[in-house]
Amino acid sequence: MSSATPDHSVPPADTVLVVDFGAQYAQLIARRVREARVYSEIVPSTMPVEEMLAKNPRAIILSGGPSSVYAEGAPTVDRALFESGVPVFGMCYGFQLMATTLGGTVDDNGAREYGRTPLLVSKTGSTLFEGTPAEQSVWMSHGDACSAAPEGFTVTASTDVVPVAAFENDEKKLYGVQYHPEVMHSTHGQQVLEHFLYRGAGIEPNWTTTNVVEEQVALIREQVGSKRAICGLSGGVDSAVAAALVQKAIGSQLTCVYVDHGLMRKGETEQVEKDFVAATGIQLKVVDAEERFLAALAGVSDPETKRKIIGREFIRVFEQAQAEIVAEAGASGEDVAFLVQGTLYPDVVESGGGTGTANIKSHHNVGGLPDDIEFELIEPLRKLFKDEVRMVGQELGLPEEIVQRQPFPGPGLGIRIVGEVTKERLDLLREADAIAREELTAAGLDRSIWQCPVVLLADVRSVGVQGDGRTYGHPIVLRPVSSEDAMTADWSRVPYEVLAKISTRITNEVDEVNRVVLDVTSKPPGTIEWE
Ligand SMILES: Nc1ncnc2c1ncn2[C@@H]1O[C@H](COP(=O)(O)OP(=O)(O)OP(=O)(O)O)[C@@H](O)[C@H]1O
Ligand SMILES: O=c1[nH]c(=O)c2[nH+]cn([C@@H]3O[C@H](COP(=O)(O)O)[C@@H](O)[C@H]3O)c2[nH]1
Ligand SMILES: NC(=O)CC[C@H](N)C(=O)O
Ligand SMILES: [Mg+2]
Repeated sequence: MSSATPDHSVPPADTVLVVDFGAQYAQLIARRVREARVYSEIVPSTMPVEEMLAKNPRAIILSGGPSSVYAEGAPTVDRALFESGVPVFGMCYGFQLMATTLGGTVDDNGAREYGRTPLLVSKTGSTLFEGTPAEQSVWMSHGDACSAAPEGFTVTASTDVVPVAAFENDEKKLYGVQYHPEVMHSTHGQQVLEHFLYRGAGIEPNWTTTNVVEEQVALIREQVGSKRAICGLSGGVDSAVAAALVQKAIGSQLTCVYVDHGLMRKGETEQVEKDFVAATGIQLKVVDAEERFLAALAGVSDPETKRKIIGREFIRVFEQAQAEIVAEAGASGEDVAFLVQGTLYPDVVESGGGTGTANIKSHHNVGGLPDDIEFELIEPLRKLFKDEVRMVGQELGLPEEIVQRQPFPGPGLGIRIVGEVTKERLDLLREADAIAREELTAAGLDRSIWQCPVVLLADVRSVGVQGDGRTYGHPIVLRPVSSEDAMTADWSRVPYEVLAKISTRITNEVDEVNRVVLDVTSKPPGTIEWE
């Protein structure tokens, strides 16, 4: 058996690479390209140009970044990239890098622009700006500016303070803009990006989630052959879609394993057992592993340690389940060497496994995996964003209740108790969470809210007065957020009446809780979960 993760996501023929210079928005650029129905992948700026070209990209986008192109040690890109014939589009830092690498001038002329800025397009018929207005609103975020374009380039736009805000060299298929076309505040940003892809690079917009289904089904069939696979099924969207995809590929050779680790919300296990099986007809094995997880977590309050423990225990339980399935089927150990997980692109990126990005937190299914894992992983959604996964789910015919469910993290309530995780604390949090969910659902807010973690600050106490007596209890935090893909998020403006009702009910109905607070932090700077 091998622990290698085979690349399940062989890029389709028309791939666009997004080179990440440490941008806040690299994921967003990749998403926007896919919205234009062209497949895209993010690569780190440290990847040698030959390696990028070996992926046969149809086009390359250079992202923004925090550095100054002229600063010592700033990330660069080999000039060969611009001479390779592959169309390139630079945005912000990427634009500045293209300018300096090819002989233009970038410096700090004091012309800072942050936020909404009017862009004056001087060549509205150019490849990028065709059909867009002569004045348009764009989103800027820079301190350096290009004062002279490289030879052979036509300047196509400017702003009040920046003479060269966009340029292009059609002959060499090189394009650049100082602003961020990927953010929605740039009013014609998507159009400009599509012009680059379709007109500049000549790519046909034909990537859809249907391609993903067909490709993955074929790949999984080939990989698994006549062997058996198990799938970690949580009742969440990602594992439901992964399971449906694998089931389509290998049918009854798949058994799903639901781990009840005692960190689930109220009613969750029953729901998976009943509704999920009814909707999909999948073979399901439910493992009660509460004692095991709680014993492993005893005395631990550090978030990363919790995550690593949970990741490890998950795998140990899967191994045990595998052994049982082997025994039941009379098969050999080799025959169930595959573990299917519903890992998504953001899980990978946040675990620092994406593009040399920082490790923000170890998602239990990626950065939290133990080193001695012996399964061969099948992660058909590893390169997809949540909304794309939902589309794949729809295509596979999964019911709306499953496809539109709010996300719930694998480590469950274990990372929503700030402090040590104990059975008593879990029971308390489960009650508070059930009340919050019930009221948000009753208010019809399920679809407008991405998810609403309910967090217990177990190590914090505050004074309260209940029934004329003094209490010294714990606060519960409500963290409702809106998001497109969990990479960025804003706090949801839940109506006051709904919040009031939740607060009253939690403090009345849940013992030891005498305060409810609302988290009004976006991501960044906060993450969605507290740990
Ligand atoms: N209780 C569980 N039992 C078995 N596998 C699980 C469990 N919780 C998580 N997993 C595995 O870990 C993966 C990642 O969890 P994650 O919460 O990101 O996805 P999900 O639960 O499938 O979907 P969602 O993000 O919508 O909650 C799942 O796809 C699944 O394979
Ligand atoms: O399966 C998971 N395993 C994990 O370890 C994990 N950590 C966070 N999340 C979910 O990921 C999204 C982003 O969360 P953060 O902003 O807290 O990083 C949110 O949707 C979180 O609920 C996880 N899901
Ligand atoms: N957002 C960016 O890419 C900024 C580029 C560069 N750091 C500047 O300030 O001009
Ligand atoms: Mg989940």
